[in-house]
Amino acid sequence: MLVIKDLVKQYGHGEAVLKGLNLSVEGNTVVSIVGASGAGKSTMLRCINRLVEPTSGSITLNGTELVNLKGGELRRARRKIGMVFQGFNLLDRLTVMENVLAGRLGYVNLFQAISRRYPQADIDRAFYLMERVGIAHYANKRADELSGGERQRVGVVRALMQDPEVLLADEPTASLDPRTSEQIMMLLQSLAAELSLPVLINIHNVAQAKTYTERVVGLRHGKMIFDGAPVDFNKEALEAIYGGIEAPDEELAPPPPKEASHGVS
Ligand SMILES: Nc1ncnc2c1ncn2[C@@H]1O[C@H](COP(=O)(O)OP(=O)(O)OP(=O)(O)O)[C@@H](O)[C@H]1O
Repeated sequence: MLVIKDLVKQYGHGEAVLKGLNLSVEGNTVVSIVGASGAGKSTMLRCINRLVEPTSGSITLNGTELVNLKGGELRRARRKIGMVFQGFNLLDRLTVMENVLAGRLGYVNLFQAISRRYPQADIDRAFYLMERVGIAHYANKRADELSGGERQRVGVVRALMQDPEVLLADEPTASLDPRTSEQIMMLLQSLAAELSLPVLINIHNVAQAKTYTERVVGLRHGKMIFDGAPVDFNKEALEAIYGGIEAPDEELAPPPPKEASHGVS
């Protein structure tokens, strides 16, 4: 369970960009975080994995306080936090398998990491997950030979290789076309259920947030303005979050086709 309490982040001496956030996410809930540009969505996710230092507040993951962890303790805690990025963050010249196995770097010793000698169990897990998301046949291809959607699947598998207790996705579909975006959202949704993993997804597309996640959190100027079910995310909520800032697409995407449980293309 991820529990955020009174989270404040102030960069330098400016106004705080997170102004006392409180959020609990448990089980295999998939939560979307929406809000206008600059609302603090990325800052919030990055505070969780400590890519950004919180100014004050508490973030616990299954009982471990993440704020103020240092050195080895921080590295160990970070292994439990998978992250999926908008720009995929793959090593282009390495193969898909090498990128995927990079998710195990926090677990293997220095010799194994340098020589890229991973335990057989890691390789087996990599194949299982690549198979699951439909990229196993690309295992030996260079990452830069893949399409955007395929690259994001590599990013997802790499994050899952960490054996995470929570998965964070920072605008995972923003670089993808609409159809591929929907496939990635469906994939995150089904993986959360299969792996009993809470997932937090920063997303600009309100329609996709409402369609593919079961809880929507809306931020405005670093404050939580909405936290509820998609069905309750109405025009008032939309106005409260975006009013006077921007007009996101309000149209709900058509219902998703049911995803096959294996080999998503
Ligand atoms: N490293 C930084 N130093 C100073 N200010 C920052 C830094 N990172 C973000 N900010 C500021 O913090 C505020 C929140 O930014 P953040 O990226 O968290 O918002 P966001 O909701 O994720 O926006 P977007 O949807 O555009 O990614 C913005 O005003 C931004 O300029």
